[in-house]
Amino acid sequence: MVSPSTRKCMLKERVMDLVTQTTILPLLFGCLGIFGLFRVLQRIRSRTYLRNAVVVVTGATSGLGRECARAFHAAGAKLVLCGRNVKALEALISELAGSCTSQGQTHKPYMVTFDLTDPGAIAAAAVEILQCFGYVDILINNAGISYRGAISDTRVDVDRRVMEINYFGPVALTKALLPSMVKRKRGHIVAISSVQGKISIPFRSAYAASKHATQAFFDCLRAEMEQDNIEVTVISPGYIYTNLSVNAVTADGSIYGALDKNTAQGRSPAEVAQDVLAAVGKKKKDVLLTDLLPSLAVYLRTLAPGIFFRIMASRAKRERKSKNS
Ligand SMILES: NC(=O)C1=CN([C@@H]2O[C@H](COP(=O)(O)OP(=O)(O)OC[C@H]3O[C@@H](n4cnc5c(N)ncnc54)[C@H](OP(=O)(O)O)[C@@H]3O)[C@@H](O)[C@H]2O)C=CC1
Ligand SMILES: CCCCCCCCCCCCCCCC(=O)OCC(=O)COP(=O)(O)O
Repeated sequence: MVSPSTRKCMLKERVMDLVTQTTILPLLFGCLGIFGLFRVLQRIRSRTYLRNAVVVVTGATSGLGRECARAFHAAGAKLVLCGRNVKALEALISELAGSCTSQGQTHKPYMVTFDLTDPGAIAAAAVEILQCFGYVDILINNAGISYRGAISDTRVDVDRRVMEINYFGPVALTKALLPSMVKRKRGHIVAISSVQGKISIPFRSAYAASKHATQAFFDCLRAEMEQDNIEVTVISPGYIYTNLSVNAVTADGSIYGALDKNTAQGRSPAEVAQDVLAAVGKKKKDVLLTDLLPSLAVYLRTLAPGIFFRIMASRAKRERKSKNS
């Protein structure tokens, strides 16, 4: 004989089993299925968007730009590679021209050389870039330099040089290529900024200022260009293991020439380039590519600026002390 309380328990268990089998599990699998399908569709859309797209990469001679060139080439993009170093561009082009990919046809890249500090050269380069394939789908403003120095020691022409390469140059190139994008009602502008476009750290004034200006300009551009179907993506990476610190300019205009520990411990440029490829493929608007601490610092700067400023002031004091000792 089964007691009434046991029967009640058994009934409850059967009802629970039924609910799990008929409601929760199918719901769970359904959600997972929809999520999986969404991911697959997103991947297909992203691949289609990048395959055969005409992509211009500035600063393609080294570091992140070179890896972006490799990543977009492998994705089937038609590349126009820019920089000043002709030999490095030629070497990259012959490497890419000789490489094949499992993902389908690849295209031999073109190269256009110019200096971002020369407005005349930028205008001529834009014409040359447009002649390569007749149009541009995606412009990746990647080229840039960094800076190390104290504000009080830094010559104003150094501030201007950093702004010219990191801000005015990309702005001029973007403006020169935009009309053809607007005409086609199709285009995508990417700005490689930095965490330092969102927070300023001591002894990086010119660099952080140029990256804050970049963030602001391209945020405005995004809003203004939406009606013309032009996408704008601002990407803000943390430290990447490249020659950025080696090529950085100092307070008196000389080259810093050293690989910093933070840079050497940074992410590999190939890995970051994959994130850039994914962000562009998904038409992301603003992407922060960094570890937890810098991300928290970005939020701290907005939510508790007083605390952030204190941390930066003590960081400046510490750095000055270690430099003087
Ligand atoms: N490395 C890092 O830790 C981080 C880098 N970034 C950003 O990533 C981008 C790429 O830098 P990264 O790869 O690290 O550094 P690299 O020094 O390796 O590359 C910089 C590129 O910019 C080009 N460049 C420099 N000056 C000029 C100029 N006057 N005219 C035209 N092109 C120029 C260089 O080409 P060439 O010399 O041939 O002209 C080079 O290809 C920069 O915008 C940088 O701010 C952002 C966050 C972190
Ligand atoms: C709630 C707790 C928050 C704690 C916040 C602590 C603040 C920590 C400060 C972190 C600063 C991170 C700076 C990251 C800088 C960076 O990644 O820059 C990328 C670059 O562009 C590198 O250029 P550089 O020339 O400076 O090498």
